[in-house]
Order: sequence, then structure tokens, then C-alpha cells
Amino acid sequence: MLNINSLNQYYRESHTLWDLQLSVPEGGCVCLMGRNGVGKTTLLKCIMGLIPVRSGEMLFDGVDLAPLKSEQRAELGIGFVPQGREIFPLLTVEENLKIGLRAARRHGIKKVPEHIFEIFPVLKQMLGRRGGDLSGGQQQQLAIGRALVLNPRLLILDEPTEGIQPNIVSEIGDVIIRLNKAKGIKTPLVKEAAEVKNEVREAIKIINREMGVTVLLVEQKLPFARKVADRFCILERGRSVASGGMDELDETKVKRYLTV
Ligand SMILES: Nc1ncnc2c1ncn2[C@@H]1O[C@H](COP(=O)(O)OP(=O)(O)OP(=O)(O)O)[C@@H](O)[C@H]1O
Repeated sequence: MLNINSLNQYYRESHTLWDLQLSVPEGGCVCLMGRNGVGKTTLLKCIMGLIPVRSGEMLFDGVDLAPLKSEQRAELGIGFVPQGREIFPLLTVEENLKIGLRAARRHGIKKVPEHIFEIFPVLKQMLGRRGGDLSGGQQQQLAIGRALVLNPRLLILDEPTEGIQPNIVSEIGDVIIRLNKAKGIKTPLVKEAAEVKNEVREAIKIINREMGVTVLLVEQKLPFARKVADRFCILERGRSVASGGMDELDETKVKRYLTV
């Protein structure tokens, strides 16, 4: 579905991606891996047309992406959830989702598709809440939900579990739970970060395996990557140095390219 050949990218004079190869088969879930600063985010930005490339080829279903602006790439069916999520903090969850809808209208999608709320029930519960008041994990779910509004065939995610930590609200929640427990009062459980991470992981699996959306994601955490992806591609200093089925990601490769 997505084929990248001999891609070279520069930040001014700094050669960042070198003759890079990447292949994302239709229906697959490919995890882009590698240590900090090897060029993973840069590659995703090139695919989305957010930064220029110097040479090479990027084909999406055989269509050359090079002459297309980033909105046109989105319209072709590529959804992108950037690092840091970029949701609008002052807009409500509903308004954030409707921003995705603006581009989708051209494709006859007039309403936020109901399946998004089936994957992320929390978004339905919090439609009127401001984006900035959501926890990190909820913001991530909103960002993925917003990308799904356009009904993408390829969903690209940059470190979807980054920054999901037990937030202050849940810490306060824990204190309340403990206090109430001491008094014998039952309190609804406050979700912990690990649980939210699992939710995000399960959602990506549903999007890939049940909805049939092809997925390309950057993920540094090996257990997460192993659970969600079926293929890997490792970058080192801007070059693709290893790729294959997840079962081929052995200890030697992990030690050589991933452990810090
Ligand atoms: N806007 C920029 N201008 C100049 N250099 C940049 C810019 N953005 C990134 N770089 C450099 O390009 C290289 C690749 O960065 P990139 O963010 O793509 O790596 P990464 O693998 O995504 O890292 P991380 O895992 O830390 O997010 C790094 O050396 C980085 O310092």
C-alpha cells in the first residue's frame, strides 16, 4: 500500500534520511523502531508532506505522493496522529472531532461516525469537555478518533503512548479511593496509566484487525510493539537497517539497534 524507495531528506545541510526503504503492506501493522534521533518522526513528516524531501520515491497505492500537499495526502486516505497529538485545548471534544469532519464532508461524511465512539466510549461521555481538560490518555484517544473521522485507509501514529502518565486527577483520585476505603465507602475506580495504554493498544488493534485500516506507527516500547504490530522496520542514523515479520525481531537485533 505504501512503498518508499531511496528516500533522502535534509534539514538545511544536514543529511537526515539516507536512501531509505519502507514497505507497508495493505492490511498490515508496521512498527517503525529505532533509538532517539534516528529519524522516525522525520520519515512520518515526509510521508505526510509536512517537510520537503530531496530525492526518492513515495508511492501510496501506486500514486506518487511527491507533488501532493498534505491535505491532498489526507484526502487520498492517509490519517496522521502526530507526536504531541495537537488537539485544540480550548475546543470541546465534539468541536475537535468536527475539525476532522470539515475535510470529510467532501467525501460525503457529514457526521462523526458512530464507530469512533464504540472504539473510544470515553469520547462520547466527554463530548462537551474541553480538549485541554482531558488526561493525556484521553487526549490520545481524541487525536486518534479525529484522524478516523476521515475514514483513512492508512493510519499513521507517532508514539501513541508517549506522555500517558498517571495524571494529577488520577493521583487525587487514588487519595480519595484510599480515604473512602478507610471509611468503608466504595469509589468508582480511577484508571491508571497502564490501563489507558492498554486501551490505546487495544483500540489500534481493533482499527487494524477489525476495521481493516492499515497502520504505520512509531513505538519505542518493545512489548507494546510486539503486541500490536505484525511487521517492524528499524532505522539507524537515518537508514533502514532491518525489517521483517515481528517474529524475526530477535535479541541480536534488539541489542544492536534498540537497547540504550
Ligand atoms: N526541524 C529540524 N531541524 C533540524 N534538525 C532536525 C529537525 N527536526 C529533527 N532534526 C534532527 O533530525 C534527526 C532526526 O530527528 P527525528 O525527530 O526524526 O528522530 P526520531 O527518531 O523521531 O527521535 P525521537 O525518538 O527522539 O522522537 C535528529 O538528529 C534531530 O535532531
